[in-house]
Amino acid sequence: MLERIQKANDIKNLKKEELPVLAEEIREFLVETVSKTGGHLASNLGVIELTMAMHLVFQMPEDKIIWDVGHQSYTHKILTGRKDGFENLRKYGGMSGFPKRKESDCDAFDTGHSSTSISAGLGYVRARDLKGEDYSVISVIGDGSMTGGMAFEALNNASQLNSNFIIVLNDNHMSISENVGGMSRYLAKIRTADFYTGLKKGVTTTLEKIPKVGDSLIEQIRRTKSSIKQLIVPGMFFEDMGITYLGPVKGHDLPTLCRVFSEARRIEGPVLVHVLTKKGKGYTPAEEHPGKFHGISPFDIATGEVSEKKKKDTYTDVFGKVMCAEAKENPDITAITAAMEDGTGLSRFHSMFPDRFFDVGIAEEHAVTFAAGLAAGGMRPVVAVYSSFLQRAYDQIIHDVGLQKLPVVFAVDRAGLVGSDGETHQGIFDLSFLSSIPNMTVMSPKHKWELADMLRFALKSDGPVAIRYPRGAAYDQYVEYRAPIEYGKSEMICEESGIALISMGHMFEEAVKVRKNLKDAGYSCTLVNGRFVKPIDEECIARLAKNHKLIAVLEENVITGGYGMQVLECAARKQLSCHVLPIALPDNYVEHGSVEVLRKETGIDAQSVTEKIMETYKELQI
Ligand SMILES: Cc1ncc(C[n+]2csc(CCOP(=O)(O)OP(=O)(O)O)c2C)c(N)n1
Ligand SMILES: CC(=O)[C@@H](O)[C@H](O)COP(=O)(O)O
Ligand SMILES: [Mg+2]
Repeated sequence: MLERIQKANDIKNLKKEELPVLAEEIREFLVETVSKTGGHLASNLGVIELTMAMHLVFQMPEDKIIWDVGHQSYTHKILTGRKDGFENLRKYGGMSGFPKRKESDCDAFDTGHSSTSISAGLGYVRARDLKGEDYSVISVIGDGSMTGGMAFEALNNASQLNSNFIIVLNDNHMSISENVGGMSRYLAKIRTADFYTGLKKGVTTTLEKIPKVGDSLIEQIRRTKSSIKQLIVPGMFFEDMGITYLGPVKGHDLPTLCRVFSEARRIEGPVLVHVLTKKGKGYTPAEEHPGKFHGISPFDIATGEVSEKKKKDTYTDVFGKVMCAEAKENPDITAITAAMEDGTGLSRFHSMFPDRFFDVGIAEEHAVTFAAGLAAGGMRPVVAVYSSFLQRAYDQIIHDVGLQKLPVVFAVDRAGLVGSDGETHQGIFDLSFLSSIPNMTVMSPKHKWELADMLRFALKSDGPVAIRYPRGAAYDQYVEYRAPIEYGKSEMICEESGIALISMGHMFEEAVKVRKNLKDAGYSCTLVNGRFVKPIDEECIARLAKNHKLIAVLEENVITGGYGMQVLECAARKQLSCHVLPIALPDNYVEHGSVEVLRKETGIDAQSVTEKIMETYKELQI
């Protein structure tokens, strides 16, 4: 069947009885390909029938499907003629793991971060109506993503609509880990089919028993689905907001899904279709461990074991360990995550200090202001968050933390290039956006021991501190270079003259290679570990300017507003007679691919950096 899907809408040519076969073939195909490339498997296995149903009922690309997060769009990609792209899924130049408008006209909106789909969908609806056009808009949002503030803001706004807008709530009872909070509990209540049917039966049976109420009322209640639900589900959140609620619908039952979607598109106004799916459906290891298979590296299909075992501690591991050690000593330390407990290394902290661990759901904005409140109340909150997701909470950092100089620690994980997740997830803006905030201290460690030292330093600070570190294995060389952390001070690694190279954070590993290349080519080279982006070590820069012609600054952040630009500004302001060469990522989004390839492509790998430095230095000699 898969071979018959060459382009969008081809699915409509399949016979009814061929559709379950197609679903199984897609399932096998996804397990097979993701086992080789890695990717977001569990969520995708859960939405195969749901996606097929939408493609059967709606017309692509005229109708618009907007995927929340977009990590579950693999079947959509297959059904829109992109099956061959899976060979190079998430590889440089290959197909993205997320929807991309530039990849297909069937991808209506680019995503990667959560809880945006209802807002974007509503925008489409308003545009459609204003232009007098006629197409369906379907936003597909998971139960985890429904915990995000934007989703609620958009629902609130959507409730005013008079025209059709379909919101599909894909409820698999999971975020990456266990979903949390009141909305999750509420959905669980609606979800329990037994509860629903049981009570429905219970209500009618009870009514039947009441004399004089008679059959007509029972019949009326039977017919008025929403009234029954009003009786059964207290509050009926969506209906009360003015959003028609359809469901719960069995999410792996294709005919039912098609029927419900056909009904949903006839409703005038916003309608929420509550679909119950199973994360990892059809592949036992993923069904049993949906968290592990949420985003997975290449694995063995028979055992479900990841092919390449981790050999070294990651920065995330180091952070998690130090957090536990410090929290044992200091009862004020609290940890906050926005639905990324495992990814940020807080699982052990959670089990050791359950009262001091807070998973707030996918709600970075709230996480930051919540931390500000904790700090104001005398606690030592640590917000562990991926760099790109922290972008969400910019005003909260400025308005709620920075302004009051509250001692909140930001453990900014996945900083720099993250690799295969691509544009939406690269953590390449944090040095720029954090270091422009007054009262903020921003640092980045060169190796695993320095991360531990920085975290301990931050936990004693009297104001907000951000420590940024990357995804993956922590650098474990240069162990003897561990000068105590001094506020605003860089660390001299080796001092020579002529060329000075200041590296920021994990780019130290690359800087060591650059220095070796330069030395091999006959140049002398001073190497400095920058440590603090804010406050910048002006004294060190001034000292370097005295006996170096060139100061090269290396960082894995966009050039605009980054560390190098700040060194340049310092040199200009102090009128230092030295050339500053910032080497950073271009003022652009960086697509998916391995970090190694991306560094080469963007010119921040050791070889390109060496060449840039030699070229500039030669020019300065003339
Ligand atoms: C702003 C933001 N924070 C965190 C994430 C990381 N993240 C990706 S998917 C996900 C869970 C989403 O759960 P749900 O919407 O229920 O989808 P499911 O994976 O269950 O299909 C999280 C936390 C993100 N993509 N965006
Ligand atoms: C879709 C999403 O946002 C997450 O699943 C993300 O891909 C996790 O990234 P890590 O693999 O770096 O934890
Ligand atoms: Mg979910």
